Amino acid sequence: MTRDVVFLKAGGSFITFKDKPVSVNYMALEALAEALKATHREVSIVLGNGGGSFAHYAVLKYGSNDPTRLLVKCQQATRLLNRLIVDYLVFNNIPATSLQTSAIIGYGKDSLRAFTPPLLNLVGNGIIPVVYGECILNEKGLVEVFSTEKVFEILSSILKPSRILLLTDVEGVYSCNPKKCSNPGLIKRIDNDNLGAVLELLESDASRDVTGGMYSKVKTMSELSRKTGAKVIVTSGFNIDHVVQALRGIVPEKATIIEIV
Ligand SMILES: Nc1ncnc2c1ncn2[C@@H]1O[C@H](COP(=O)(O)OP(=O)(O)OP(=O)(O)O)[C@@H](O)[C@H]1O
Ligand SMILES: C=C(C)CCOP(=O)(O)O
Repeated sequence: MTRDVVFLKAGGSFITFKDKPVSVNYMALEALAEALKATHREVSIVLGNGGGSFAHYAVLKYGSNDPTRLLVKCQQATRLLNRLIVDYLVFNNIPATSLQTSAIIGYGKDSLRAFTPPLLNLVGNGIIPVVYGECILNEKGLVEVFSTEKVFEILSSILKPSRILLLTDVEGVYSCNPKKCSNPGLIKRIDNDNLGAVLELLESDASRDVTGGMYSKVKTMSELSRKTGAKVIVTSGFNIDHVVQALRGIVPEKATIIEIV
């Protein structure tokens, strides 16, 4: 592959209204389509969408003691949101298509496996595959909830992204929840020197969702950065110029860079 591979997550806080079940933010989809239009011929993009007010609500509602019901309801929710996003992008002439995460990632004997030829063929031909955070059944018949970041982690050993871009509804990782605390400071860089201290700050956020919110995002992405050498950029999806810059490998003015060596 000659072009840079970029993993791009359209987070649920960006593309949905997380406090309103089953609600899509079409202004966010418009911004996402603009950014993709400007860049999809320059870089190879694997898009992932978060579960937002679709899957997170389904897991909370059905995640009790009936794994079959949880699985089908969760996958119904993830499929619906993914389809709405992909249809919107295709309608706006973006060459994107859906890849059901639970059909390309699953448990074999004792280990997670990925079936990646469909993904590689799409990426190799300039088409944007759109995967998503998903409920996955393990060999014991239990449901595991995989965030989009976890899906990226699994795919990164095959596709080796140059950078990973996470779009949320805020401009990066702050010293405290910017929607709740009085004096949030944008943390511009997370590296070996401050990773532990940042995780400590984020751990106490009581509003973490079923895949762990900002704390788990930073934890998973720092491990992935250490493992792959990829630079991770967290920024707001609503700032189209910043998203375009980040897709091109330019660090936007307002963002958090996670780089662990
Ligand atoms: N210290 C913090 N810095 C930045 N955002 C924070 C912080 N603490 C809490 N948040 C909240 O985290 C949210 C983003 O995390 P969230 O897990 O919702 O991301 P997402 O990937 O967009 O969502 P989803 O998991 O649904 O895909 C923001 O809306 C913000 O309010
Ligand atoms: C809730 C489910 C099924 C996965 C959500 O993935 P995420 O929104 O990327 O954390």
